[in-house]
Amino acid sequence: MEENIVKSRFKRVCVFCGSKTGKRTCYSDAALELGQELVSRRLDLVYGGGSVGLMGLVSKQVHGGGGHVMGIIPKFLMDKEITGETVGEVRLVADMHQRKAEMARYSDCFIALPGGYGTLEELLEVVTWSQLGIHDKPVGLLNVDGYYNSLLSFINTAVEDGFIKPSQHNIIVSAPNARELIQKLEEYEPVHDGVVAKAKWEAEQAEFNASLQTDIAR
Ligand SMILES: C/C(=C\CNc1ncnc2c1ncn2[C@@H]1O[C@H](COP(=O)(O)O)[C@@H](O)[C@H]1O)CO
Repeated sequence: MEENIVKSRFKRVCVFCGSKTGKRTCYSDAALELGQELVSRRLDLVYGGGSVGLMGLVSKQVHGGGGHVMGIIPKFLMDKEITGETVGEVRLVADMHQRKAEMARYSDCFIALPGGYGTLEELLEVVTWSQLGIHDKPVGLLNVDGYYNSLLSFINTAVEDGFIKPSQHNIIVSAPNARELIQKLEEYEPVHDGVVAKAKWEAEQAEFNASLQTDIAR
């Protein structure tokens, strides 16, 4: 029998989400629904490793549905007491900075579920990198039951008051459910007015690293 697989421009989706489940069941439901949507679209998951909170729900859902799961976790968070038992492939990294860089490198797009400081920090970093033209991968916000309304309204104010360019207002794509959000991410067209082009950034990085090596050798 032929399966009904939706074709996608993505292969791996990076999900940022709470290390807690939150107080309302709608958050857990949304995490499971997102996991299921990834499975039905044959999309692999990249995330912060660990099985606590929404991270655990989405990773187990994808893993249980036969999708590939890659958890990227800093060595200091490997303590099972803190992160729980991780499913799928685990990549150990040195620190939080390397973790975010690897999560971004491996993925074709990003989705943030509800979460706290950690989720917000991860989301805003990939948004900033998009604004600078370091990557042009779509960034989605799963606005479960209006959880992120205040963030979206802050962004509107920042645009109105001249802190965010109107052309970069729509870097964050948002939707109330996983299916709608992934559909919007599939249709996303990147803004190309970054102040630092990706190639230029990478060339500068390579030059900087080479000069560091020379300094160390002296
Ligand atoms: C401190 C506690 C649990 C920490 N366990 C974590 N394990 C793996 N990854 C984590 C953990 N905590 C944060 N992260 C990363 O940040 C995001 C979630 O942070 P938030 O503050 O909960 O929103 C997540 O995407 C991870 O990459 C016990 O509470």
